[in-house]
Amino acid sequence: MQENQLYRKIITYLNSLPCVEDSDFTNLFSGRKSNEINLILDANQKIVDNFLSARVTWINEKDEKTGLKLFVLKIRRNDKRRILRPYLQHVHAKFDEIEQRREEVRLFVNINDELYGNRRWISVPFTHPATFDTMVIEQDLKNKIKADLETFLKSKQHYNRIGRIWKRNYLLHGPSGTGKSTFIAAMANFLNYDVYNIDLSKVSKESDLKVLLLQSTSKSLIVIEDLDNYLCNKSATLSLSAILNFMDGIFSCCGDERIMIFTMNSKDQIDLTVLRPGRIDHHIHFPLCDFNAFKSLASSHLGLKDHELFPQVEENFQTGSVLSPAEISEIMISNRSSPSRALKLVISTHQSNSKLVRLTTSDKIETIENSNEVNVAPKHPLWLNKSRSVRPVEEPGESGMYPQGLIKSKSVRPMVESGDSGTFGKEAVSELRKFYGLIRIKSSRKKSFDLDA
Ligand SMILES: Nc1ncnc2c1ncn2[C@@H]1O[C@H](COP(=O)(O)OP(=O)(O)OP(=O)(O)O)[C@@H](O)[C@H]1O
Ligand SMILES: [Mg+2]
Repeated sequence: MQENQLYRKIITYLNSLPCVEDSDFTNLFSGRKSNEINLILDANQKIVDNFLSARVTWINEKDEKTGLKLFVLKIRRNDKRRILRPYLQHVHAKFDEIEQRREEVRLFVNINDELYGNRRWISVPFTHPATFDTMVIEQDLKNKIKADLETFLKSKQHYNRIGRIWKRNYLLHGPSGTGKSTFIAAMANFLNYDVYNIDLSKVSKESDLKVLLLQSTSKSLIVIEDLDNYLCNKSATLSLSAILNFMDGIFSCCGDERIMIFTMNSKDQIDLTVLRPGRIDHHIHFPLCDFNAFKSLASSHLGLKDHELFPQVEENFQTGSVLSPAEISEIMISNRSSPSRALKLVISTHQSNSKLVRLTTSDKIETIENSNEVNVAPKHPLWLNKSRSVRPVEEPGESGMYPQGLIKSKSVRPMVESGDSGTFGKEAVSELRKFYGLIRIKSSRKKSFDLDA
């Protein structure tokens, strides 16, 4: 089930040798930098290496029927005893050196494949430019996370001594658009680790999940995004115990370090066994944007350290955070040619979102132009988290609560479209309309609204 790690080491080693250019066929791939070209040995090619004055030949074979790839190593009988073991040690050492220098990070995703069913990874170069420096999170928190990672990486012996698997599990939780996925990219770039992103909807059996984990390599981040969504989905195929076993990492390969990252929009509804210490070692909360985060975004996106509109923005933020960094950064990117316009849009979007939040958190509608009084939908804890996701897909059940499957809604759309002049965008009005539609459904006293008015 598992890739032979020696195979990977040998192919990496051989591809690094200058003599790869002497083989009859090699594949040419562009590297990470635009002018970089990598030579990768083709199938059925011979390559000759020299070690301690002996000639060593490798043949890269592929079995046509099974698709299995293998290497044949030829060493003269007289040299074999003398060089075989030292030579393989040399390959190991060179591989480690290459890995240390490796700049390329790869992103693996699991796919459904005819040959291997649901247990196959494919990979592409991972070129996400996020770093801890480009992320807007508190400096203290950044430093703590970096220190935590560095300590963990140096702790192999400690984990061995206390009889624990050398792994660390992080939970990133917070509303949509607050930077959880971007943080994973920043972490991969910081550690120079590959990312294995598991799409649980493509995994139908626990055994497939185990195989996927076994096939991943060490020095990688194993990621499951939106775990809350999966766990609360009644049609999910994997059981809770399958997920717990996976999180415990018992089926990991090779005894090397493992870092797993899970993301959730909210952990309110999650079984405590999922979150217990050891299963999740580090909880990191990603909040909506406050004024400090706004200033960092204004500085990185608009080059603004200060502006006459900052006090007004600050005043807005004092009423609470209602915009995600994603929303603010979208506004800033679309309006980077006019910082004043960008700030005005941040202010107007903030105000319109604040109204929506007030609607969702109040039993009575207090504002919105006219003062019609109506009952709003019953409060749901997740509803508050998703206050900007005004789009339930199903009707609430008998109890008046929303079924768990509703938890995830990714409708964080900036309310202003690019190039918009700055007043309340069309999209905001349509969001409000949808929202009102929902209130009407829930309202026991049906009253009519004229939203446009
Ligand atoms: N804290 C942040 N710092 C810098 N950029 C951010 C931050 N949060 C969000 N962004 C920007 O917003 C966009 C969306 O962020 P991201 O996809 O990481 O959010 P998320 O929390 O994973 O959302 P979801 O829960 O919907 O998956 C990205 O382009 C990212 O650059
Ligand atoms: Mg995400």
